[in-house]
Parts: sequence; structure tokens; C-alpha cells
Amino acid sequence: MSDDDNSPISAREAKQLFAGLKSAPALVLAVSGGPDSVALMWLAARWRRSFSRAPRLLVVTVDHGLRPEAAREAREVKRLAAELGLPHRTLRWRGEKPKTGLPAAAREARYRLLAETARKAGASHVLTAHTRDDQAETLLMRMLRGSGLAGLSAMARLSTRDGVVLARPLLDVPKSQLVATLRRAKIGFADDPTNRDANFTRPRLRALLPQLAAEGGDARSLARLASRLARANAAVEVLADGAERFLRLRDRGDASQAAGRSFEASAFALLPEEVRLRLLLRAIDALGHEGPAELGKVETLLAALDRAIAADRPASRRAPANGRAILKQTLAGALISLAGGRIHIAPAPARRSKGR
Ligand SMILES: Nc1ncnc2c1ncn2[C@@H]1O[C@H](COP(=O)(O)OP(=O)(O)OP(=O)(O)O)[C@@H](O)[C@H]1O
Repeated sequence: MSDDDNSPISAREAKQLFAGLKSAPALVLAVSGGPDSVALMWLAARWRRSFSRAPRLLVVTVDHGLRPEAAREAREVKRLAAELGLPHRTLRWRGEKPKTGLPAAAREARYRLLAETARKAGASHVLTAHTRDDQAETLLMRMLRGSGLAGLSAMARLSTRDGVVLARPLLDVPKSQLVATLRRAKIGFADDPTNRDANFTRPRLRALLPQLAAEGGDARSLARLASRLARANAAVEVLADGAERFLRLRDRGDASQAAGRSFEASAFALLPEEVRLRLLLRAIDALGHEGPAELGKVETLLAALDRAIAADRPASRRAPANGRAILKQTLAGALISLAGGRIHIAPAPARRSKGR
């Protein structure tokens, strides 16, 4: 990408941005009507026109039913899409709206609706218009929350959701270049006031960015930090894969895995802490029924397990499989226990209803 942050994106640059998508059957473009996603639509339409055979494009706007102007903005996107020769659909979020955590619930509903529509339309990808500035904000938000390495890797260029690839082709592009691209093309765009609403964390952090930039921490360097952390995170994931294989090999296939996963505690204890944590997280997320486990809670569980394994060593040498659990905890709908020198992770029994 050009070093000049205010230069419009050329057709050649756009070709590079969308390079990996040319052989997809169809792509859903997630377009809210704001400058970033309108630019995504305009760039994708121009890119599409330069080939005789290229993916079908379907523009989708989600109306969350939260702002009265949203319906008008969706119609505006439809009009612009029609000018570019692209089909457009508006999807409505109809479910119950929560009182707290509204942005997160809206985002969850949005991705669910987008993935559903892509599947039905035979599209392999959903494209969003996240920019380098969004990446920097995401990193900052997660730093302030004390996230682990996976969270600090921020957004991935490609990920999967409900069988559809979520692609962010503009993740290295500064927002200012997208605005410049639209100005050059004389295309208007909506201004979403919630982007500046100080009731939400992200706009408050966004307001801090110019001060950080003045200290050298601009979006470019924050996004670079996120991609370096993502690289380290990918390496640790490979180590965790290897550790899982190592533990399985030690079991020679004879460990009882009937209702979950089980690891030999003394072999588990030899692994680095970060790898032990990931193995627990993976097993709890796969077998629990209450959504992803919080990192802090898995850290507390691991500390308790480590203490129990250390305390159990002399006893387990005397009675290697006495079967009695010396630790038993539930977390995120999974039951974790230490018994007979092994760690077991299984789905937790359903909780008794409070009504009786
Ligand atoms: N109402 C919408 N309809 C369609 N696409 C949307 C809508 N809102 C957001 N998007 C897509 O998601 C991208 C990111 O939008 P935004 O930064 O507002 O999301 P967010 O709420 O911060 O959540 P996240 O960044 O996790 O997606 C947009 O560029 C656009 O591609």
C-alpha cells in the first residue's frame, strides 16, 4: 500500500487487495453505508468489472433496528449498489435486544445474518471493510483489558464463521485512503453518529488515537504490533497441537476417552504454562456447553490443577489409580477433574433448576 495515507486506491492496488478472491464463486460485501464499506463496495465493483469471469457480488446491509435513520441508510446503499450494477439485500435483526452489551449483541447478530445469507447465496466469503485504524483500535481495547496473546493478535485477515470465510481485505489500508478514494469517485457516504458516541468504549478510545500517534504510536505501528503478536500466537498454536499429539501418544490409544478428554497429569505438568493453558482452553471450549471460557478463569483453574498435581505425586506413586478425584471443578459448562494421576475434561452435568 502507498505510504501517502491520503492517496486514492488505484485499480492496480485494488487488484492486489482482492487477489486471493478471484476464484471464489460469489462474495457477500457487508456494507453499512459508512465510508469504509461504501469504498469496499466501489473498489470491489471496479475490480469485478476488470474480468470477464470473476465472483458474483452481493451487497448486504444489516438494519439492527436501533437507529431510525438505518432504514434510509440501507436504501441509500441499495441505490448506490444499483448504480454500480450490484444486487443488494437488507437484513433485519428482529430478536430481543439486550439492555447491556448491546454493541456486542448487535455484532453477533450481524455476523450470524451475514454468514447465513452467504451460505444461502452460494457465496464462499463475507467481506467486511475493517481498516488499519480499526485494527489499531481493536488492539488498544484488548491491551486495556489485559487480553492474552490470542486476543492481542486482534483481527485476522481470514477467519471462518459458520462454514463461511470472513475476509478483511482492507485490514492494511488506512481509513483516510478509503475516504480519498470516495472523494475522487465523487461518492457520498453516511456518517454514523454512534461512531463518536462517548457512551461506548470504542469511540472513547478512538478519540485517544491522535495523542498516541503524536507519541509515535500511530495506527501503522499498532497494527504492526498486532500482526507480530499474531505470528507468535500462530507459533504457540502449533506447539499446542504438538503437545496434544505428545499426550495422545503417551496414552497409546488406551486411555478412556468415552465422555471427554483425558491427559496423563505428570506428562501434562512438563509442558510450558502457556501450552497447558491452551490445552485446557481447547478441551473446555470443545466439551463445555456455556460458550468460550474466560482466560482469567482458566488461569485460576490451571493454578489449582498445578498445585493438586504437585501434591498428588507421592500419593499417586503409592496408589496410581485409586479413582478418587482430588480436584473437581466446573468451568464454562465443562467438568474438570484430577483422579488417578489423570486430568479429565467432560461436559458438566446439567445444572438443577432453581425452581425446586
Ligand atoms: N449494519 C451493517 N451492515 C452491513 N455491514 C456492516 C454493518 N455494520 C458494520 N458492517 C461491516 O463491518 C465492518 C466493521 O464495522 P464496525 O467497525 O462498525 O463494526 P464493529 O461494531 O466495530 O464490530 P467489528 O469491528 O467487530 O465488526 C464495516 O466496515 C462493514 O463491512
